[in-house]
Amino acid sequence: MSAAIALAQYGMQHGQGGPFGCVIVKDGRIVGKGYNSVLSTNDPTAHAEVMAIRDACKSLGSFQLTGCDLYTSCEPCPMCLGAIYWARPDRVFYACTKEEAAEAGFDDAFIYKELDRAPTERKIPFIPLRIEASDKPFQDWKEKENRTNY
Ligand SMILES: Nc1nc2[nH]cnc2c(=O)[nH]1
Repeated sequence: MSAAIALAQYGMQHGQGGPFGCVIVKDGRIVGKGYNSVLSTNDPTAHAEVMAIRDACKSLGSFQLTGCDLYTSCEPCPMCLGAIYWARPDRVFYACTKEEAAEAGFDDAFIYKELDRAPTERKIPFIPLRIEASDKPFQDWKEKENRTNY
């Protein structure tokens, strides 16, 4: 966890983004690192956890992090929570809570609330727009031979 916090400090002090850091550990070894890089990359998805997941997956040559533990300086936001579930590490350790993040100006409670709303009731409207070919990608995926499920 001290490595995750050091990365949070480093990123913030070097103008990379908000004060968040993350490391991913497998068999006692750090296999991925990240700090929030939203400002330096103009990428709103460049959160510490996403950066660390990408780094770990690249170094392990895998799209899954089974057998890994993720250490983050702060409880993950909803986007990172989703990324973590798709990556499937064994455990997540976090230092600060999302309430402490909110106090520092990183309030994601509104996103958690949006998840409970019907798509069309959200602040950003999510509008169903079906066309004839809507289900073609899923049909083709289901029929695809030798597909890799994840
Ligand atoms: N945990 C976490 N929360 C955030 N909120 C805004 N950016 C971040 C980030 O990189 N990590």
